[in-house]
Amino acid sequence: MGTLNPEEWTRQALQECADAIWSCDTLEKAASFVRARRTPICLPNYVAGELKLPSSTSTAFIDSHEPKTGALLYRVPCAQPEDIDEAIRHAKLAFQTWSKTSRAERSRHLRRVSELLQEHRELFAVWESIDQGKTLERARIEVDRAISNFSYFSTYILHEQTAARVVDGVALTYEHRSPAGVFALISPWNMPLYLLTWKIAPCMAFGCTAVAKPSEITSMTAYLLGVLFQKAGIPAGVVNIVLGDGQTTGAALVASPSIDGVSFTGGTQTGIAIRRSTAHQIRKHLSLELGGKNPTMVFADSMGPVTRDRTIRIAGSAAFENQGEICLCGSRIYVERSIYSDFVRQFTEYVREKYVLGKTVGAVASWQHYNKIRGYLQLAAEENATFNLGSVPAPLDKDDNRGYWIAPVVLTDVAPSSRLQRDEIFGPVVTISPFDTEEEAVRLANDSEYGLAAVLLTTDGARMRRVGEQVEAGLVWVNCWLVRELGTPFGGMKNSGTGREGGEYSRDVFTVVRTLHLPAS
Ligand SMILES: NC(=O)c1ccc[n+]([C@@H]2O[C@H](COP(=O)([O-])OP(=O)(O)OC[C@H]3O[C@@H](n4cnc5c(N)ncnc54)[C@H](O)[C@@H]3O)[C@@H](O)[C@H]2O)c1
Ligand SMILES: O=C/C=C/C=C(\O)C(=O)O
Repeated sequence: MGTLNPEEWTRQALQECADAIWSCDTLEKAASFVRARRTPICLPNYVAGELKLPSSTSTAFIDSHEPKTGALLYRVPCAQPEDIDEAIRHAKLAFQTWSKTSRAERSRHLRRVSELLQEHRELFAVWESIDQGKTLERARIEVDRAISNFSYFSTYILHEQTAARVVDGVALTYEHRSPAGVFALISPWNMPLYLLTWKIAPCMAFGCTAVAKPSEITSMTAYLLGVLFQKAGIPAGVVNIVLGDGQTTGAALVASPSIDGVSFTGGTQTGIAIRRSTAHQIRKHLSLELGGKNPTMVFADSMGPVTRDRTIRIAGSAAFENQGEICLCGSRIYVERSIYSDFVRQFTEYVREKYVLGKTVGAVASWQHYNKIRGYLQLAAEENATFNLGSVPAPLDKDDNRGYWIAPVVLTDVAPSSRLQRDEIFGPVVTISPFDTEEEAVRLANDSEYGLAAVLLTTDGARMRRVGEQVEAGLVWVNCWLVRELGTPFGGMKNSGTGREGGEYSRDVFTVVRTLHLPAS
């Protein structure tokens, strides 16, 4: 952390910087823009429709580095309590109008955002890839999903209907929903734009207003989204975006008594802190999407000649997509013993060929995260796990400009009690263990504090349901992974979270309901 001199960053300088970033729609242009700058980019907040730095002259900032090179990419000034109050004040003011704006009008605004994102798809993908470390190809997939988040909720609200019921001929009852108020929307660094827009789009659609806070590690596309909202003519104050860390900015935001609800995606410990700090505010809506340590269960029948390639491909992508930095990644693979050694061999070969560092595998998100993953791999070596693929990465100085690269690691011979099997590593590391019976597979899969997702690989239809219905996971994918339909409930069991989002489940997060009873006669 350092401190920021706001005099360097006049309104004009902020606008010029925004224009320059906006013109970089290839990796090459973005890289040469960043390298040519004498002073690092400084990302402002987006409040009441304006790009704005925190007000205090002593504002601390955080340096955000480019994962693929380790170089300084930009500075994030941490929004202070007075900046947060100002953002909340504008969100409250905007709520008075936005909550009464017709659904058709709100829908048009969301559609405009999705169209503009489509138009600037490459720009967002380029900066997401630079900022997060993910491959450009992966970033494009995630921008497409961000576009769908807006287009899905823009039409959802047009088709929503409320049913009325007559109860025993005595009363006519119906549910009346109204927007719940001003929300804090807080997101992590692994899929920055995709996850933030998964919150912003329904929040706007259901008539709420927001103060959003992306991760301090990956704030670039959230900042660009603010610029896009300006261009889209979204009314000032409907969405405000404040930047900063969790301790200063995030904690003050969620605890504010003027915030009516929190939709949070991030780690379980942070979820606990948010619950604790809001425990006395019963009325505050809380939706918590937290960590995972997800099992992939491979039954012998799925490794027959027809389905074998599919099985390996799904287990591989579930483990290594986005460097394993997806909360839904299957990082514990359990394999029926009769095919165990075949699976380990074929899976390892597949991963070696398909997941190539710098091509299909990006850099991990930060120096701190590199060290966290490295620590787990040192533990694997100490515990005499077998490295079928990969190794303990070299130590890396903070100032080193090699970037945060960790090649995929496939481990076997890891005890179920090992922290390698229990903790969320959130990197390109998978463990493979054998099981003998279906019951044992279910027991091992459920032997975790988490319950977010599970993958089941089998050709036996009865087993799909039998095992699928016993696995303690909010999302179970059978012979597929990360298939998403945005109306289905998304969320986890156990320490993976509370509440569900998606379609009508998001409506429940962002609205309050009253049931009206009218006499039938
Ligand atoms: N369930 C899901 O849908 C889902 C999706 C993606 C990531 N995740 C989880 O997110 C974690 C990785 O992300 P991370 O390291 O950025 O998580 P994190 O919990 O450290 O941070 C997430 C966000 O919360 C903010 N924050 C931190 N402390 C806070 C506090 N006390 N009050 C308010 N905000 C605070 C951070 O600044 C960041 O914006 C993993 O555990 C992963 O599984 C879950
Ligand atoms: O890393 C976590 C991924 C979460 C995905 C979603 O929230 C989603 O697909 O809507």
